[in-house]
Amino acid sequence: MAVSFEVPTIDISAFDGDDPVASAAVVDAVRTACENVGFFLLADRGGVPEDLVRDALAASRGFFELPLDEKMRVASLKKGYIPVDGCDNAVRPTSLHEKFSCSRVDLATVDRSDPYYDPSASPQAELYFGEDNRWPGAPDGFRDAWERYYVAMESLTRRLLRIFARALRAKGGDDFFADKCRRHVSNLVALRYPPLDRSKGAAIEERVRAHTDPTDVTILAFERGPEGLQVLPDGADDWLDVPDAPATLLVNLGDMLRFWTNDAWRSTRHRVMARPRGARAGVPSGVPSGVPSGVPSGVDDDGGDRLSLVFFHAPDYDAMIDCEDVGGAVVSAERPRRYPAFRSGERSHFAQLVRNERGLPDRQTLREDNSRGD
Ligand SMILES: O=C(O)CCC(=O)C(=O)O
Ligand SMILES: [Fe+2]
Repeated sequence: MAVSFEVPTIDISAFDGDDPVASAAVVDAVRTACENVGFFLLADRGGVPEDLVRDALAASRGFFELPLDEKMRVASLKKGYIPVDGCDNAVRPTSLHEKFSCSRVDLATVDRSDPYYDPSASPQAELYFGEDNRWPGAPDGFRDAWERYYVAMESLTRRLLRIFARALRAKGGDDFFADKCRRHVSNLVALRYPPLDRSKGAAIEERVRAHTDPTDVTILAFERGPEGLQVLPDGADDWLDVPDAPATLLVNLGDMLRFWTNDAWRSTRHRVMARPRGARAGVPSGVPSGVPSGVPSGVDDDGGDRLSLVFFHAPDYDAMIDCEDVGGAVVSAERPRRYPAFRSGERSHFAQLVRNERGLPDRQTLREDNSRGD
């Protein structure tokens, strides 16, 4: 079968329906996307109501429009606000975006005497649960919109993980992955990229450098569209634009699923490219050496104000990620194990905060050759 490097749009609504043929077709389409591109769009937002997405994006926009000193009241490296130039990040140049994030929204209801959730019980618990979410007082309804969206992302992810398990005929059945995510440590992150400043003379900016995500699965929503988001599937000749399709959410696999599936599935490199309005005339002849080329002219990359809402899903931090547990679809005599088993928390986002403190490099930094960012 010829490999297609398009980012497909998949309607997953039939997965849980009565029609086994339609359900199997969903599973096949997802499997193909995960094997080839590691990215797919969800028709009809995967069933997430439009108003939830709209409200969460509007709340994020409203927050970013507040004066800086008001935003700084909820500043935090882990949960809360990070201003432009507020931190180091090897993937997203911090001079090009501001960020607000939260983690689990149900921590008021969990059993804090469970060592998993008890910050005094282990460095890992401290890392994930030592801080509460910080909610801004404005705009009105911010917290409600974010919490509803977070919960919708949790249930969409559970559904995707069930589709993934079936697509891989995982040994534990449909709940194989979901079982290791019952106490997940996922982050919801709003990223606002201010308009590019042409006076600084940049021809093309990488708003997000080429990287793979540390997650099992990531789900993105955009205020306007993917605006310069590109993917480079293994084996493809050039970067592909993520298509601008209305009423969708974008799903991509991260490194965790790649390791879990013993490389049967992709954690595909992606980046966000933009050039300041009006700079296109100078490209390609005006491209300074060393600046990545290959931004297709069709992409809406005008360097305008861009906002994305990204759900970085990560399994329980103590879950063992072992490809051999998945079964014969990923490890077999013909396909020997490539990775040792590891605990999820060793490779998740927050682990980088600890790495920073110890002066260790950011795992997400990719070298210019085609090596992976492990
Ligand atoms: O903002 C976006 O559209 C993509 C961001 C991204 O890929 C990331 O933060 O991992
Ligand atoms: Fe990413």
